[in-house]
Amino acid sequence: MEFINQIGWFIKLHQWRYISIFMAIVAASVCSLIPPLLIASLVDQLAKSQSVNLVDLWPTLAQLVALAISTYLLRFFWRYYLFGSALELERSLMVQLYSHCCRMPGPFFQRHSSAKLLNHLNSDVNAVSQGVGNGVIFFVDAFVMSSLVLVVLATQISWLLTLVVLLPLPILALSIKRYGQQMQSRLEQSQYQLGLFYQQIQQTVNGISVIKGHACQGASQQQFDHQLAQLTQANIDQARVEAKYEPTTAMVAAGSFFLTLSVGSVLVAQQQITLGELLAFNLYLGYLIWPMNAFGFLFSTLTMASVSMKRIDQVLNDDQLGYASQSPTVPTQQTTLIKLDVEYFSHHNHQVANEDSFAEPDQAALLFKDVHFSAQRGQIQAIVGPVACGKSSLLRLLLGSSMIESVQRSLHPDANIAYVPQDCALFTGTIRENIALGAPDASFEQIKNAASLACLSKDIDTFELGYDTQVGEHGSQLSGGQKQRLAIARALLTQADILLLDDSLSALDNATCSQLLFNLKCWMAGTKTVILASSRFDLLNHADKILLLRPEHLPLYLTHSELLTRDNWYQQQYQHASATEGGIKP
Ligand SMILES: Nc1ncnc2c1ncn2[C@@H]1O[C@H](COP(=O)(O)OP(=O)(O)OP(=O)(O)O)[C@@H](O)[C@H]1O
Repeated sequence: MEFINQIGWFIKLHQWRYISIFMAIVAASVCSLIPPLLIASLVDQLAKSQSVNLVDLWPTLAQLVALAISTYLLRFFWRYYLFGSALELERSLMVQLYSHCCRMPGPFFQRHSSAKLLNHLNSDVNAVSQGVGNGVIFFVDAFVMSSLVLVVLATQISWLLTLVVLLPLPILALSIKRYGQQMQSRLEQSQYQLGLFYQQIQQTVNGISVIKGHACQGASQQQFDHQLAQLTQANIDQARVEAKYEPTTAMVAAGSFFLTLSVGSVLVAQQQITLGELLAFNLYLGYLIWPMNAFGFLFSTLTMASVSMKRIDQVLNDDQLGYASQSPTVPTQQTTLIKLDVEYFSHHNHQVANEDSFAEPDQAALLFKDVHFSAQRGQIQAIVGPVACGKSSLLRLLLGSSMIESVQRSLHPDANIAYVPQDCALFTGTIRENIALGAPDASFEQIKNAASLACLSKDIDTFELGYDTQVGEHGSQLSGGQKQRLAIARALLTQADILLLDDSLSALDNATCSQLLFNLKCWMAGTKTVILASSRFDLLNHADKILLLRPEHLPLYLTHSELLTRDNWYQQQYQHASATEGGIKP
């Protein structure tokens, strides 16, 4: 019942389809119930007449053939539309989950790892689809078919024998109640363990080079074995409940058979029913075996679907700050593309805010405060500071992936943002596909132009398959600098007004870096802005304005030359970088 509430929106959306499916199943069941009655009357007719006249048999045979054809057509119709709807629900849930994930900020992915999300997209979505596919069949067979059979038995053959059939049914009801809760908790446990198991595999695959480098394959194997043992145990616990429940339904069916055969023989002997009627009764009892088993399947399919739908809903409802409906733009002055005012920011406050309410600033965990940042068209701006001072966090605030009360962000209504994360975020596929990710309609010429602006085209020309070279998982076939430039090319192709680069030039040599900065200025054409988080101080003379973040210091937001005169620490870092790197010429 809980499952029906959970997917009520889908059934409502396709209510006419479900009503037609339901009627077709009922009609098919009725068609399949008539033959035993025809056979019973034929047997009694033959028994009375003592001779077989084939002409008398034809009408009954013709009716049987017509019923068989109708049953076939009706079954085809409802199966086609029922499983079609289940696949549609599957697709709809996948789209909802995927687009929800795409809108969510970083902390969401700390609560839901990618492996667990894949588990939701795969086995949970599949269990829900089974619920609206096979679940409907089991429901109709369990309730509709058994009710129809009982009505025919009671009205056409013997109400007394029909009551006898029903005697063992309370055992079925009691066992459903007893095993129901056990089944639910076992299913939840096994899905939870499956999520952890996927997570374990994903972490191992992603970190395989580190595992080999530290020669800790043994420990990794042990962890895997442990996780697998937990998963197997959870599945065995679930199978144990199923194994206890399913024979109960078979025993109830066998009990009904035994009782009706015993009582039926007495009724024939007392001439209360004919031999043909007892034969028909037995044929109908055969029809009841499957519906009784269907109770068992219905129960486990719906429990599984309900547990999975609950897990999917937990992900879809994890949006307490309203990112899913957030409007990304707030109008501001024409030339200012983006503006950010941060009263205070700490990840701790952010996480608390996600749970229930906005918390007061926690001084110990404070990352930065009093930041007033704004970028105009045609500017390159930089965010610098020592490691872990919060450069990436600030870029993510500019991106809008974190929303806190102490942070005000406004974006030009027509502006859009391209973001190059520190890890480049490359996808398995070719170089061409990775560059075109943000602009799938881009022509090959445009893709080549973006690669050229990102100083990547010469590297690509050296590859045997050129733009069709596979980058491998997370770009494993490319060097660090190639990955960074590929990610930049992808961002440039989107022609976004604001380009956010998170330490995206760290793996480049000075000559390439210099060329790339020159190309970026051409690409900006006085109308776009580039905001660069960097720990390379030798790049900073290219920036129009620099935000300097330092722990326990108020942020400074000045030009390069102003910072050189006003801040000793900045001056030292710049001189050191220029001396060791040789500096990048403006
Ligand atoms: N999602 C998060 N949740 C909690 N803490 C975080 C999160 N992201 C970053 N931090 C913490 O915030 C601090 C600043 O991290 P951030 O990545 O913003 O610094 P950064 O200046 O970009 O560092 P780096 O120069 O090493 O790239 C770090 O101490 C980090 O551990």
